[in-house]
Amino acid sequence: MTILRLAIPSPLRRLFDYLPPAATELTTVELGVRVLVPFGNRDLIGILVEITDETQFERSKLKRAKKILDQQPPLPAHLFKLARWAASYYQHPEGDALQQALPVLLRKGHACEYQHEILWRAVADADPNTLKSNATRQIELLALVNEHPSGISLDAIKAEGGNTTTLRALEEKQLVESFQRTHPSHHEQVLHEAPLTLNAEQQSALDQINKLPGFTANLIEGITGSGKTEVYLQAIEKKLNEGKQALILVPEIGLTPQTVTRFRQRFNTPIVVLHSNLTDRQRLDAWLQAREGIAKIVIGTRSAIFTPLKHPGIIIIDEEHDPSFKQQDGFRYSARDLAVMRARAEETPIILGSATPSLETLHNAKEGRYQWLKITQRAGTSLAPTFKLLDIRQEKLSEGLSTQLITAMRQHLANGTQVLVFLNRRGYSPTLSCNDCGWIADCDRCDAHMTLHREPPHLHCHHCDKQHGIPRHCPECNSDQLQPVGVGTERSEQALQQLFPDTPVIRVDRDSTQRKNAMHDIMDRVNSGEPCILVGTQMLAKGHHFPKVTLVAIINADSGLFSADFRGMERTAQLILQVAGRAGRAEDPGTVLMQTYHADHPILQTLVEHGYSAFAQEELHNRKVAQLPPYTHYALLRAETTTKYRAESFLGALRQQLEDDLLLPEHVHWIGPFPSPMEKRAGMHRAQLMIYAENRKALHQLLANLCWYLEQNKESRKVRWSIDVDPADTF
Ligand SMILES: Nc1ncnc2c1ncn2[C@@H]1O[C@H](COP(=O)(O)OP(=O)(O)OP(=O)(O)O)[C@@H](O)[C@H]1O
Ligand SMILES: [Zn+2]
Repeated sequence: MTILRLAIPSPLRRLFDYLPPAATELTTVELGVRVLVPFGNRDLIGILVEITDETQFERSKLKRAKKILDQQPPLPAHLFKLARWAASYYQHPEGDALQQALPVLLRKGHACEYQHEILWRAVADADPNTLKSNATRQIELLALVNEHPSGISLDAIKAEGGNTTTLRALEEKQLVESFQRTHPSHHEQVLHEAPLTLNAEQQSALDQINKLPGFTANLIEGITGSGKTEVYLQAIEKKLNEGKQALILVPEIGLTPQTVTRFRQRFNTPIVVLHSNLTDRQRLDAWLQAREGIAKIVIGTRSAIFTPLKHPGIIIIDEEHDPSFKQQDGFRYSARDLAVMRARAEETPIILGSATPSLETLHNAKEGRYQWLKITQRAGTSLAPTFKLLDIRQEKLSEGLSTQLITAMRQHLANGTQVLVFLNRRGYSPTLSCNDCGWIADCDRCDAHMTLHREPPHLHCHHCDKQHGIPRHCPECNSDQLQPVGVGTERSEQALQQLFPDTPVIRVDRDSTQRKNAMHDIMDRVNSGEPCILVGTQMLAKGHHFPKVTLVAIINADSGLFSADFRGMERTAQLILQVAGRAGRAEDPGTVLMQTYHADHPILQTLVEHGYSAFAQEELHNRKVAQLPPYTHYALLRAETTTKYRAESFLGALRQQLEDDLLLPEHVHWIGPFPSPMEKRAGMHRAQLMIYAENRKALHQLLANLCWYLEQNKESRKVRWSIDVDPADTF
């Protein structure tokens, strides 16, 4: 008897057996197809992972599947395999992982078929004179259709004021006809505009990438503004000319509209962009266009890693160091790491690009697993910016700004250029405090202060999103001496407006960019070139090209230096250099001023004097000594409960149990359990156990045991637990 083994979206780490739907010809059924099955008291869609004739369940109790939904699996075999592998590697239930690899509408059972667009055109020998002279609408619509000999869509017709009734009338008179839009499989002319002439370093990087056929992993470590994007574009061009497709992953599309624009300007081939504003239908269409080979270029964020390509040609991960490539909840996969596996399976090159590569990637390059391509000079005629540390220990600051900084800003603005002020705190000020008794506005659900916002006025916890009004009197002593403490972007914006009343101040943070196209509008304003001051958070660090910015001011360079997380230093260095990299990208040279209370801090010194590479070498050495990634493999077991200490004692008992049962493979080490750095968040008390090993296999063997234990264990149902393999942070 044949049995279908399915991965079904459920929190359980196991597969489910079903009998095939009645009268199914199983010889034609392929693994990876979607199957509709009864599950509990509802219907669910599972993915077929195995056809077998063995089951550990009583056969008479097996239910029958209702329907096989696909002729062909939505994901090609190698992506299906990759998603399954990722589920097991990241210790995530397979059914859920496989679902996440599919667009939402496919998860809901929609057909996995590309619907060709319907266009309208005039019938070849249509005679407009057959229309009555008073049929103005029909005459106008026919004229419109005539203007589009290669066809016009109904949407476009409606946008021009036409309607379906008039169109149908013309169709009946055999003046217009509809047809399916076809897409050329090959584009003779892939370029819209000529590529730039590469400089020697860019050319050598491109040559290396193109040298070998098949899979190669390439790190382009190119300083900010060195023209990495131009190398990507030319590597893609080669693949397009071979009739192949390109997949480009970027951290956040909304933040960098310029990148997409550059692709559109360069290429004459269909491009789809998978961004978060798409409707489910649009997303599925884009996904299908990629799968059918219609879209030649696919640009997307993390989840686009599972987009199938008919003719895979190249994968590019831009800003590969960006933490957003790692999903932070649920299926905690790293799109960057999966991309390397995918390229290997598809036998294509992959480019990981960054000015500040992650230490993992640098380590891989050092070990010779990746080709290490360096671009050390800025492209064109622009020069790398000069850095200066501003020691503010003895300084009296005005709203966070030192006199030296203000003077420098004045000079740059007077020269007609722009200034960027970086401050990694949104809101008006990080908290509100009572001058009389020292009370501080804390979040009662988190171990954190509430941030004071003025637009609109409220207190906001940035960790659990709790918001409430601003008290007039201190809740402790009833004093009315409540004071904002510290400076956030709103406050900085206000202070800058007062200091520079004749210069526009543009704030860029999560609050000021909520509106659709907000980032676009900001870019337009900045790129008009008028002197202005940009003040904002790390959003300003993301790959923007602001030709007129000559001064970058980092208000608090120290903020990440003393992080509890082992990646804290790496992230700080990346952030500082990425923000700094916005200075002096065109003719005018750039300056970076960093305010610090720790001007003699060795990390800051290294960064400023020797740059990121030198910093990274030192930091890699520190990681090696401390037995931290990338020299060991890490996983984090997190637990949270509503009762204090419960999560910690749960993890402690679990560790004890595993040790007693000798389920601990050799060379796997534990640290903890201990309370998470932010012990209480959103009302939950949190603890964690760090597990690490030099040998990945040993670690994974333990993790598999651990999951099994956790799923059996009754106690574990009373806590919320999760496993994070290769965690992006340890908070
Ligand atoms: N070979 C070249 N000749 C002239 N200009 C170039 C060349 N290559 C790139 N540029 C220009 O240099 C500028 C910076 O390039 P680009 O944005 O590609 O740098 P990047 O390395 O991707 O930067 P970042 O990492 O800071 O985002 C762009 O305006 C680009 O058009
Ligand atoms: Zn909170």
